[in-house]
Amino acid sequence: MRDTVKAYAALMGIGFRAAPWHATAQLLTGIVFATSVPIGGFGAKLLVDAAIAGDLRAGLLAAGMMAITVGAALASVFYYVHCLFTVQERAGAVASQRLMELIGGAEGLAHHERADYLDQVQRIREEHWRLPGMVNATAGLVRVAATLAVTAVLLVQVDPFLLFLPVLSALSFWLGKVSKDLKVAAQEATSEPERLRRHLFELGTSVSTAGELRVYGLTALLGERHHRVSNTVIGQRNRASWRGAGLQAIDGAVNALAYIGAIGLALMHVVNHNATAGDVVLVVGLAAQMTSTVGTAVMYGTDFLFVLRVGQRFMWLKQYAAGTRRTGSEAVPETLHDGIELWDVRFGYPGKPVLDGVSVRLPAGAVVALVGDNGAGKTTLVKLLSGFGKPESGQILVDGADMAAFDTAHWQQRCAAAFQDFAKLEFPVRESVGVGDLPRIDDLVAVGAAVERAGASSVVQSLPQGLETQLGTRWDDGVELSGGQWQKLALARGLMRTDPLLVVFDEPTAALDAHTEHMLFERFAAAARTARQRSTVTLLVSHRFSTVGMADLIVVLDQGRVREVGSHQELMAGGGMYAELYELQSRGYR
Ligand SMILES: Nc1ncnc2c1ncn2[C@@H]1O[C@H](COP(=O)(O)OP(=O)(O)OP(=O)(O)O)[C@@H](O)[C@H]1O
Repeated sequence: MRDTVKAYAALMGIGFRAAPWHATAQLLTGIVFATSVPIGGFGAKLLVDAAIAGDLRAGLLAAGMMAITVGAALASVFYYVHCLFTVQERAGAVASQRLMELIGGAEGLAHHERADYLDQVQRIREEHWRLPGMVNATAGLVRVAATLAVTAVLLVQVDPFLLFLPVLSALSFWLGKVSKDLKVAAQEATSEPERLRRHLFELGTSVSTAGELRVYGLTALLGERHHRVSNTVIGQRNRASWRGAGLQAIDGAVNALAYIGAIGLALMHVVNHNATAGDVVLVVGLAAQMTSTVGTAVMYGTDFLFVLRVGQRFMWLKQYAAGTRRTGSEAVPETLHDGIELWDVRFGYPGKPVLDGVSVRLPAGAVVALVGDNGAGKTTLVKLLSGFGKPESGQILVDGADMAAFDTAHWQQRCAAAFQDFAKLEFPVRESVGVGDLPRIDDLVAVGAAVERAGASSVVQSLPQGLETQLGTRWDDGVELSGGQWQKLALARGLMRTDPLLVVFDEPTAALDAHTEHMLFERFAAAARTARQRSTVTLLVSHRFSTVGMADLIVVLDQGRVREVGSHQELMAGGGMYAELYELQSRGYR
């Protein structure tokens, strides 16, 4: 319950912080609109009574009252809608920003990797556009409450028994809600085939799949599967709609009876001289309006609960992100003297142990290559060293200090990295590279030097506006790069920081040819050995042994364990796994 209240408060907070005046005005104008309609009905009663009594003055007063309520209703609806859109837009922008901060700011990558977390995060991403809707849902329910309150007061004047009309609206509300729940349940039950349907459509129409579709002749197969999945989705949703329509029909019949009952009761009072003809007009108006009030209640009530559920997921993410924050007290060393030592490190994913007691020393100033078969655990090890996760047991010691005691953000500020699945940042080239060291994002000399170190100068020179060229064809004057060119820029980004303690290259050159990779790494290794970067540990993951051989130290991982450690010469002399793999690969090149 406390969590629900917190989620509600957080969602209202987003709306009120984003647009405080508009959110308040939406609630207030909603009340004016909601009460003006039944009050207008009361005006009609006074008008009829005045007409029958032949009282012109009372009639004009009643007409004036009706005119004011109509005017108030029209004006309030206009402002209500205006405020609604303003709150939605502004709160939407705030909610999206908050979500980006939470998803991108959570330390580690578990929420992108663990199936249970990933599912939550995926749902929040899909439903995040509902987050700004709480002010609107609340305003809708406040409107309903205001209408019901005024209606009840007016009905009691005629006959307290007429209160069965608002009471009956609870039954209507329930039936309407069950009917809507059926639809929502059908939508949720078909969410996976619906995702598949969209995926198939995407496959059948996107540029990235166009080549393979033609080569393998897949268009008809995809179309047929899309058709079959569509039938499943539509069939299931249709059945729910029909069941919902049945409930709505029952509701309609009950309401018709209640409507006739209420008018009959009012008529009876008129016949017995306990009520006026105006009261009959009032009851007719209020009873008719009850249906639309219930419709509004169902709509906003369901909306309210749905948005609340999204809000609860948002709160989960907030708590999760806060829980991942590692604010250690140990200071990250300025430079390395000994290096980085892994001591009996174990780590895995749910149900999948990966690193199985890894112990190895990465000496300060050394260029270390990490090799091993696919799935050996190289990337996992790189992630732990980069602070994306914590070992389940064992330690990573940086000059003897446990990395777990560092503030992760401080450690990551002293790391530089380039990964195989690099980001294609569609900014001007200067920024796309410069973000590798945010304080120097506008430092053209630093960006140019990083581009040069990454061997990407020719890429930049070939672009129409050099470093100022916009990347990505969806932007005005934007330019598309080849896979290898993108990768060179990602490498340049990884080389922006000049004083890292750890540089990791996790197959960042897979899109480049072996010769280019070799040349690049020769330069990196030379740079790593210069006086300025002497203490930096440079860790390189590559499957190309021609590159690996130049490292000072080679670590061979095999099924999550360190199998061999040594220089190229030592490992070749040892005749173990490395020597075997090296021989195999160099034979392939002969
Ligand atoms: N998010 C994840 N969830 C579950 N298992 C994972 C996840 N990421 C990796 N694994 C598993 O962990 C093992 C090690 O993966 P890792 O990516 O570290 O290997 P690798 O040595 O870098 O492989 P490659 O050479 O193919 O890049 C693999 O069996 C992989 O299936």
